[in-house]
Amino acid sequence: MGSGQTPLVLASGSPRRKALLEALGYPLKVVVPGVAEEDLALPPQELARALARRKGEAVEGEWVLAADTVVDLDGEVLGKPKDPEENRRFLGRLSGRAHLVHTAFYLRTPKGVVEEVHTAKVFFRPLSEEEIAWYVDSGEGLDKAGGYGAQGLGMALLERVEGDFYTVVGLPVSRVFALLWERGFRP
Ligand SMILES: Cc1cn([C@H]2C[C@H](O)[C@@H](COP(=O)(O)OP(=O)(O)OP(=O)(O)O)O2)c(=O)[nH]c1=O
Repeated sequence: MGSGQTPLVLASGSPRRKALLEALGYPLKVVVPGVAEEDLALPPQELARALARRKGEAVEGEWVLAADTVVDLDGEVLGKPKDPEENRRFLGRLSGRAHLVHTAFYLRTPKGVVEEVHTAKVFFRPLSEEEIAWYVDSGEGLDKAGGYGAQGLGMALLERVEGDFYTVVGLPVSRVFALLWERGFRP
């Protein structure tokens, strides 16, 4: 069918998701969904799924993509830190150990809706107080789930990632690309 000029509507205010999809060459229209994110008491994976769906269902369009990223430390959700002090505490807890990052997406196409949750495991190396202070002072972690960005200065904090790196950054791009491709939406 070919996408022609039809844009992919990105139901997300995340600059990371936008940059990833633009890098692939999709015609994009960003519509930031005004949905509440904090009022669901669900296990981490289900929370990600429910929030991605909420965002996607809040936005009109033929081709719509929404996503949500949740950092899961032993079943506890670490959201976006509300201030530098909370960012410092989050990083102290992530230091020297592994956690999970779940990214759910909701993809609506003319052939129907696909919803998936992808999970990657992130290993932080042991961090000193000074290193944590350096990172928090950068401000980079404040708008990010768990309080860090693996694609930015946060790369200095990680030992390794098991699974898809882009799931950590906020969108399992290769999987989304494959789904769009098979449904005829191509960059
Ligand atoms: C763990 C991690 C998260 N993040 C980001 C991705 C997401 O933007 C954010 C998680 O919050 P989300 O609620 O998933 O997304 P958002 O609030 O940025 O945008 P919207 O709700 O409009 O879709 O954290 C990184 O950029 N790098 C990382 O390594």
